[in-house]
Amino acid sequence: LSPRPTCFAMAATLLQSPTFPYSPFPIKVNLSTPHDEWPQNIQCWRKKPNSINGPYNRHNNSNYVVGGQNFYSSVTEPDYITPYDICFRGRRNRGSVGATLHGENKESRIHEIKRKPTNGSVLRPGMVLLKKFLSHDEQVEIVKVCRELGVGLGGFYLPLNPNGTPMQLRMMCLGRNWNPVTHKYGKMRPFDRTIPPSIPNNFSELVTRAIQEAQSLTKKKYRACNEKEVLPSMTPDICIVNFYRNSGKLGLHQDRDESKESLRKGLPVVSFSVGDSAYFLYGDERNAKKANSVALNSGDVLIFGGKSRHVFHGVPAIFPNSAPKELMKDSCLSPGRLNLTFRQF
Ligand SMILES: O=C(O)CCC(=O)C(=O)O
Ligand SMILES: [Fe+2]
Repeated sequence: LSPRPTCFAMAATLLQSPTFPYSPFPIKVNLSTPHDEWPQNIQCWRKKPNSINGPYNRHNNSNYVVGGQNFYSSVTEPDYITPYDICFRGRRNRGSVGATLHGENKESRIHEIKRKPTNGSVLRPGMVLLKKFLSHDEQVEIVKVCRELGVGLGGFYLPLNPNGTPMQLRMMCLGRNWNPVTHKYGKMRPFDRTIPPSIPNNFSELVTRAIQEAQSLTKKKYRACNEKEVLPSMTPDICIVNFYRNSGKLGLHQDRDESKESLRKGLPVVSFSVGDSAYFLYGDERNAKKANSVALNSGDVLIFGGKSRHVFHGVPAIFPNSAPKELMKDSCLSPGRLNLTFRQF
């Protein structure tokens, strides 16, 4: 008799032991199981058990077919959930601002930075673009913090679209997990059961300041308006951090998975761009030909709330090598673009 089945059985036992978090074997998931209770090693699942192909087909031989539509097959892919470092060759950024977020100057660092007047414009009611709102040091700090959180538990991973194909970016959630397959928020990331890190206080302070700036521009533009009605304030409890490499992109979509109340009030999404520039589309329809476009450069902050809260938006392309050289040097950010969108659930 061949010894292989015994070895395989032993390996299977070992690999499925609690100390080995990601089983390389496919797992059956009954769709009636609530999503949060799925086994921790579920990384992705797809509808057609017979035709597993594409980038998730590492364990082709062990994929299975279970009759009927009730079961999806899953494929575990450690590569897609191993920590992803957004910094160049894994080097920590040597940020000119010095120490890490943990320490005495945690709260004060961003206040110490002298602000230049912001060059901003109201793109449409409720939608404001603040050019170069984030200073060099703030951007370095943002990269540093995102890098540290991104390589830790709940850090960057490769998310999937609802059809099972990988998105063209890496994602990390802060505050709450956003599930790109179900389009729902949850406390925990289902595939590895990690709880997203909290939003750092100094990020929230920047968001508050950006909203105030956008409201004052709104007031200047529409004199007779109540600027807080056109663009309400919000306190972020969610941040979705995306890292796009040069080939990264994001299709036209609406951000409408926050609470009904948040959406009804038009509480804004506040988006920070750091690194390479992006081509950003926005408009009233999911139609790139009819959309307006604007370049988002490193340090820009875009805010859309009020009547623009449901605007369709997307990133069709990144401009390679467009990040400020000084930022690349001081932050060691890998080529690509870091985007943070803050929301209130
Ligand atoms: O990268 C961007 O500028 C947009 C990101 C975005 O729309 C999102 O995360 O929902
Ligand atoms: Fe979005």
